[in-house]
Amino acid sequence: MSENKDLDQLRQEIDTIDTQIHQLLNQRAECAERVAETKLREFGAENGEGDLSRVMFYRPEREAQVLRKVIDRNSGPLEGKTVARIFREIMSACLALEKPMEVAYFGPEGTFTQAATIKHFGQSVISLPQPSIATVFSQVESGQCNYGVVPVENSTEGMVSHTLDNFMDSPLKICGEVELRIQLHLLANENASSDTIKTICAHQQALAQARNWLDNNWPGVDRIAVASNAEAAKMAKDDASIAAVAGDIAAEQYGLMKIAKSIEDFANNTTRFLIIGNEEVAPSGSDKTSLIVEANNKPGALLKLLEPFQSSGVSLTRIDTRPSRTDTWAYVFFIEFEGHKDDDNIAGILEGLGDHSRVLKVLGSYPKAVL
Ligand SMILES: O=C(O)C(=O)C[C@]1(C(=O)O)C=C[C@@H](O)C=C1
Repeated sequence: MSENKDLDQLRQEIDTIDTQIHQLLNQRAECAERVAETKLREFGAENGEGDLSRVMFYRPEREAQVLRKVIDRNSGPLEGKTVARIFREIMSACLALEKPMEVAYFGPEGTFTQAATIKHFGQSVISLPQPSIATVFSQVESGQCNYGVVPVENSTEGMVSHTLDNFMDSPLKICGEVELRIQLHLLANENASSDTIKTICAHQQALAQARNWLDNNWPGVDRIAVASNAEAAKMAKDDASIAAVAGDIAAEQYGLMKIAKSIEDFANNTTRFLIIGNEEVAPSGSDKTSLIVEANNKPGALLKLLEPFQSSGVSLTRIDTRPSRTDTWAYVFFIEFEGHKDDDNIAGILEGLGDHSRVLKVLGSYPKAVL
């Protein structure tokens, strides 16, 4: 009896707090609506006049700052990242009130790229699957979609060369990054068994990430690389001779059973995705910059390119090469480092790089991933 009384009292307390949170949420949403009006005025686009496409409703640097503040001031018992995820959704809903964002991602539905899109933008975004990485770029370039999300590197398999190649010819800017822990399962429909399964399908990256496990557990079974893991899951849905290597979202989406869980060869298998858009992003206080540079074809050219980073104490976070598509046996370097292109020391390095390279393309400065 007394336990019930305690419970009733605590629930009343929760109801009171919920009412306060609810009021505050709507107060915050009203504030975001006023932010939108201010942004429209700034671009002379109020009352439907002016060029609405130039209004920057989505502000990656501000979102990163808000999420960092949440984590910094958190005193528990909830974990910082847990509270940050809640605030991620609050900002997502507020942004949708300002303007619903349309985000193209490398689809179909159920891919890790869709999961990365939701992790970065929250649930209130309109996410639109695209058949290829190139189409994600073209949808954003043409203004059909506001932003795009593409995979750029995996901790087991390295760079996604197709994404880098698309950057070479694109005017788009990188305006964010998001990392996703990739857990892969072997999936099949409920009529499937080790007797019926004759083929294992997945995107080539997923097959590579689970290569040892597949060699050890399904030797001799054909593996076929298809356009995406979600595509493989779709094939497995109606065919008991096919198993797919894919993640939780695809399993759920296509109602498949997990024959084996977490089959990736490395426990920390993580993929990094980039957010691409038409605008540059202002400094957030903790940023990264990505660029493509083609060194002069002279001995020691790469050393000359990298030396200023070392002497200015700037951390390189990634360096990769791709064949130049204009010259045989010439290479372009994809370089990422800590800092924003508008920081004084970085601006100086970039100026020097221009002198020692044939091509220098700054792909963008953007906030380091928070979640
Ligand atoms: O500060 C802004 O510019 C806002 O539009 C507000 C807000 C938010 O809800 O905090 C919403 C969307 C932006 O991407 C960043 C932040």
